Amino acid sequence: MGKNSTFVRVSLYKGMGILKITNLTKVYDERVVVNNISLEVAPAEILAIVGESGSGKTTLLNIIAGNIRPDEGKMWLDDQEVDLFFNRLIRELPDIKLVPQDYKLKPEHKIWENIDLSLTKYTREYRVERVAELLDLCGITHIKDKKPKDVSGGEKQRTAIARAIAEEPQALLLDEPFSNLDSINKQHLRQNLVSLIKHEEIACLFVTHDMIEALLVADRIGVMHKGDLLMLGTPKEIFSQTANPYIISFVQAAIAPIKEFYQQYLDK
Ligand SMILES: Nc1ncnc2c1ncn2[C@@H]1O[C@H](COP(=O)(O)OP(=O)(O)OP(=O)(O)O)[C@@H](O)[C@H]1O
Repeated sequence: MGKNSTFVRVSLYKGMGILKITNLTKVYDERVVVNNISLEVAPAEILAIVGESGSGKTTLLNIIAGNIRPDEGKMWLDDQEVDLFFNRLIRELPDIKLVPQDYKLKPEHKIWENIDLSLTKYTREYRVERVAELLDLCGITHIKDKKPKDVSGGEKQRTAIARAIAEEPQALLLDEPFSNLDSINKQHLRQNLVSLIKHEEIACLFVTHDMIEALLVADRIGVMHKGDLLMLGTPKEIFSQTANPYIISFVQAAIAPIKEFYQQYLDK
């Protein structure tokens, strides 16, 4: 597609892109905030990590993104070991992209420029073509000439996602992707995001404190508590398990408002 020859990749997604981490551990001030975590995310799979505030979700995501140095652990993409931060001089990994909670868009640049900026190492022709493709894929062509301050939260987030997937990463990491959005925007974004991940066959790991959100979007859910990954399973497995009291209480707390709401009608 006119990509600079150094960066041409063939059949990028098909059958590739398994992200695997083993025994990731991070200690701050003698406190273990990420404790020996191992997991895998397959292409086109959405894995949600849920947990209350301070459970270690963002730290885990930032270790995988290469922003935080772990004390222990290994990571692989397609059976190829990826150097974690402590082995690398360059932080960012082209195949694993993080969309941070605050999106970190450049306010002085237009929406299309924010995406284009992540493609500076490619040919001009390829950049024009790829930016147009991404704007279309993420449904933001109509706002391409606006600045971030003039678009909605959902549009900002779609821009951040377009920028993150511009270089065709194999894995996408999302930090609280639906926070700061109203419920209509949330629903649109959920649908868009799920179809994008499935269509592009990206391995997606996202963290949230909201169990219902995880349930609506994820193929599998991992529950974190005080640095530990307590359980990893399908939403059905998580919701039906009876062995772990913490998970039961976390699930109960999440569904309590909905139950309460319906109880009003049942009581009538
Ligand atoms: N740089 C740091 N130095 C010391 N402690 C830290 C540092 N970063 C995070 N922590 C601590 O590690 C723990 C896990 O933090 P983390 O941000 O990963 O949790 P979280 O589950 O993402 O929380 P939230 O949902 O509130 O973002 C917290 O107790 C936090 O205070």
